[in-house]
Amino acid sequence: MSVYTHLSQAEVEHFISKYSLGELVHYEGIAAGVENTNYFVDLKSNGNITRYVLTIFEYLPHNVMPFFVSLTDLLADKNLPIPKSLRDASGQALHDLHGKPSLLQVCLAGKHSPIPTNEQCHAIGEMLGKIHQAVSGSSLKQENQRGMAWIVTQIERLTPLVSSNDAELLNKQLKRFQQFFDTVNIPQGIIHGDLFHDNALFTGDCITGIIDFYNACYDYWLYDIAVTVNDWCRQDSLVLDEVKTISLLRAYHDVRSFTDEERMAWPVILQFAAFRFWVSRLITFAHPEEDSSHSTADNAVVINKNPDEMRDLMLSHCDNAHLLVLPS
Ligand SMILES: Nc1ncnc2c1ncn2[C@@H]1O[C@H](COP(=O)(O)OP(=O)(O)O)[C@@H](O)[C@H]1O
Ligand SMILES: N[C@@H](CCOP(=O)(O)O)C(=O)O
Repeated sequence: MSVYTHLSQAEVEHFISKYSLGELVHYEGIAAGVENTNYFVDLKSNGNITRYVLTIFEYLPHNVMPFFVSLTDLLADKNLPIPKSLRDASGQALHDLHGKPSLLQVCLAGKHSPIPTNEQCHAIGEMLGKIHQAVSGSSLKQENQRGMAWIVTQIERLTPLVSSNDAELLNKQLKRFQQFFDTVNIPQGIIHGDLFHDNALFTGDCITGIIDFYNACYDYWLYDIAVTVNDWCRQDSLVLDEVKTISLLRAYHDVRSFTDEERMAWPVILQFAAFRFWVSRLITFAHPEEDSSHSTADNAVVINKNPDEMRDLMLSHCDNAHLLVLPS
């Protein structure tokens, strides 16, 4: 469970009073999630109870928040199942709780799929294509906060803290990827950036929600696809499931066709996507102070994900590069 900032009933009541959506009947911390604090908040209005999600952003600064609000608004306005941020009586979406940015969103229906099916992989491939298309041409701008510059800094910090084998591998792979990105020429746009299967909600095989856009930024579309494939289509920690991978990629390709340059880049982008999450997961283990807002919170309960899984996936992609092919 990840709840870092604990709210009293009085604090929740004060927060929701700005919205005129009804009176508080229940609130509870949400067990899932990694970085932010989320609460389900049930409000009663005209005899009906409606569920909302209150999010407190534990590390994102206030100044980047308007981008995320505009992005989710834009996608929701295109009829994609993305939660809009609710406005209070004065039209404000963004608020402050315990000095941190916070938002109230509608609670979307559906559940997380513990192990995505072939059909769900197809559905997420199609959805990702639609998300990329929906935002293409918009004037929204956001740098990748976890792009190459961030990776370089983190690897410098991690090098003395991890095993010598991991340190050597981190630095060797970093050089390879830096050289690769110096010359790559593939399409870019706004990406989700963290479309793991715990960021989608389903009813059966139908997607009812895509959440957690807080890694969204301007970057390579193919990188977004690789992050998604690496999580949704894994057979075990090392190998991609061929049927799931093809289902996801074909569905995406039907919405936006891959370019020849993307075909060439695919094996390395898959490796890089695993590498990026290896780095961020290592930080959680090696640099607890990185999560300073979390560790100082009373009764903080935190989910950590296994970094070795991402390292091993990257190495497996390096060994099997010839098998990693985009559909034509
Ligand atoms: N709009 C929403 N509708 C329904 N459930 C939501 C919504 N937003 C968040 N959740 C629930 O809260 C959990 C944590 O949200 P998430 O944004 O993934 O947190 P974190 O940023 O900490 O990873 C999700 O797994 C989901 O169960
Ligand atoms: N989905 C990620 C967690 C979020 O990534 P982060 O870089 O924003 O910490 C994972 O499974 O590692």
